[in-house]
Amino acid sequence: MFVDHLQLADFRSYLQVDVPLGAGVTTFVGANGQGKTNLVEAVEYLSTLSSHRVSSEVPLVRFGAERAIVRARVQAGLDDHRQVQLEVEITPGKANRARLNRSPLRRARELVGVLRTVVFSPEDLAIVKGDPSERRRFLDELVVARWPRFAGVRADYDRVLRQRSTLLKSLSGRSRGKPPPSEAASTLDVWDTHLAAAGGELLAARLRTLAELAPHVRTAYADIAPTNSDVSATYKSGLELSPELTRDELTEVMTLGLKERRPDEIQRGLCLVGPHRDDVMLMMGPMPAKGYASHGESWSLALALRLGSFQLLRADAVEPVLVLDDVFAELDSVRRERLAGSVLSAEQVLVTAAVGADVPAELAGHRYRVAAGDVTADE
Ligand SMILES: Nc1ncnc2c1ncn2[C@@H]1O[C@H](COP(=O)(O)OP(=O)(O)OP(=O)(O)O)[C@@H](O)[C@H]1O
Repeated sequence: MFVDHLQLADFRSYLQVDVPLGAGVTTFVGANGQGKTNLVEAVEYLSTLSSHRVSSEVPLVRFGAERAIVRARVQAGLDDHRQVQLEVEITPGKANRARLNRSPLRRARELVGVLRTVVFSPEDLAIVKGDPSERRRFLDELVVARWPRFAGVRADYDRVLRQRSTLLKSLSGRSRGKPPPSEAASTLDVWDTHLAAAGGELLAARLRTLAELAPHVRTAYADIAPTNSDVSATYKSGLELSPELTRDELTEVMTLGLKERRPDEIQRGLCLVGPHRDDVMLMMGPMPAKGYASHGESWSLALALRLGSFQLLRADAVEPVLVLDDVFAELDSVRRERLAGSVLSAEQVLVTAAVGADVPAELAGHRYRVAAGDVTADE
């Protein structure tokens, strides 16, 4: 699929902009702070109703304006001429309003997944260098990109986790090593059942996705990086898990884990068992990437995680739009050339760069110059 037209009103730094796009590579070139990332962020927002840069909607709306509108026309494929029109109206503090083919949707979230994107951005370095929560989020976002209903499973899990954690916290103050009163114990039993059910489902999706993603990441890394290219990604949990376990078996493992750790949990007032405690171990050869990999290696590994995700979605028969935000400046010339070669087969690639010469010639495609709120074709 590819976006063939993007229109923004009061989005980020743009008062109004209209950008015709096409299949293949489009590069946005301009000095720092001119609005290149804002353009690709708009595409990402239409696809996921979220941005990799902010968790609140406020900064997405042009400073001083009340609401932003992002609109795009999307073509189903190179040989498939079906089109869809997507539109979202962002008003901070209010629910988003969305339209599909000009008809209002009951809930904006029905728009999620109509346009598929995989976005690499400098913030992705945190997947390699940051806390486990960054890697969990990366994996969960990929799970949702594959199976959108998991957005609901994840939300259920988080809700039960919050309620169970509140109960544990209140019990920890009173416990002094004693078991909880029977009423609290049976409430905990109920939360355990719900947590283990949603947790088992989430674990099954994460384990399957990571097992299927890992070979794509290995290949993507080897394609970009000519040396030290033996990378791996495995799931790390306090529970004994394996990708062969079914969802019900994982729920069972989690139920047992919760039972075993309950006294500990009550004493510490914390929920110590479940997918919210897990991590993804990223290794380069025998060493963990976090703490050992160089800046360039970490950058390449973060990129390989996104390119691997792109290939995994393609293997699921989805052709996402690939966004490479500010990627080339950080790579050496060999890695730039190799990256260019590995993304050429994508149906649409949107690239941003502060310096046009950083983008290898084979990614020439269409070029736009971005300066002070204007996006003009580079002849
Ligand atoms: N809500 C907003 N209202 C007005 N301007 C905004 C808003 N949010 C961001 N900006 C402006 O947009 C500009 C940043 O745009 P963007 O992140 O797209 O830059 P860029 O061209 O990708 O730059 P770089 O090369 O530095 O990454 C900044 O000047 C910022 O002040």
